[in-house]
Amino acid sequence: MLKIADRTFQSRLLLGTGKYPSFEAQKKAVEVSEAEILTFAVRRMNIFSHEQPNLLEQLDLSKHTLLPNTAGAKNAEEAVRIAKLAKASGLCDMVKVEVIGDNRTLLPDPIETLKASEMLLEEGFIVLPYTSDDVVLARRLEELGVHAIMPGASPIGSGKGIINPLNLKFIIEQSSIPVIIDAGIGSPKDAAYAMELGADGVLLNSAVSGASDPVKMAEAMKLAIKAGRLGYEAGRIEEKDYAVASSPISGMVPS
Ligand SMILES: CC(=O)[C@@H](O)[C@H](O)COP(=O)(O)O
Repeated sequence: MLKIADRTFQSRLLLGTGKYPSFEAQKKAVEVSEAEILTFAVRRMNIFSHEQPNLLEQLDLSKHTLLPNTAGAKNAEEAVRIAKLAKASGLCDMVKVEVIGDNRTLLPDPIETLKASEMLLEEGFIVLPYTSDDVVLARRLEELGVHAIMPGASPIGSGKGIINPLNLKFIIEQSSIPVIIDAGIGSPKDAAYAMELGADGVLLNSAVSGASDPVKMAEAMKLAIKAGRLGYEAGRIEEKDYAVASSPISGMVPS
């Protein structure tokens, strides 16, 4: 079970809603994924204009918690404005803080992310910041009072998977709030790896929406996250440099 603030979720997969080939594919992928938390970019969503098509209308919202994100914000003030807009629409009081500091890599701006998180906490939001895999920043955000921390595996949409497992491990070890690995997941093995490292959840979008078969990939990600979590809970064997026979040697009948 994933617990964020006072809310609990059965699914540890958080799914993005952008760039699906069609509303139909998106709807089916969301269903098959069993993801309860769905994130969407407030600035790219038509939440106030009822005449325009809105992909949220395609979904059964009673089954989901919406996690608006502040994608497009370049500083803390913009992020807060976007979050307030989402709250005013009555969608949710939970927000994914996303303040991009570099257009080419889409890496988050650590200083503005920290500032935005502080401002949003003061406004009473449930705050989930998307951050780099910086261990100290993760600690500073937790000290501030954020409700979960979402370090990136690699740049958004890159599909490169986990490029710094050691930093993610350090963040997971030091955190007493949920750690959700966000962005850069390319394939089910990356999602399983994140969970095996001890993450509480994985947020992904492009790997599913950009797959040749998004519905099949949504299912694969669901299973990978479950498998990774089970593996983590089961406790893997220690890695060794040399072979250790897997059949017992003592008590063998001499040949
Ligand atoms: C949808 C969303 O929030 C993205 O900004 C997120 O970080 C996912 O990244 P990927 O598309 O790389 O999975």
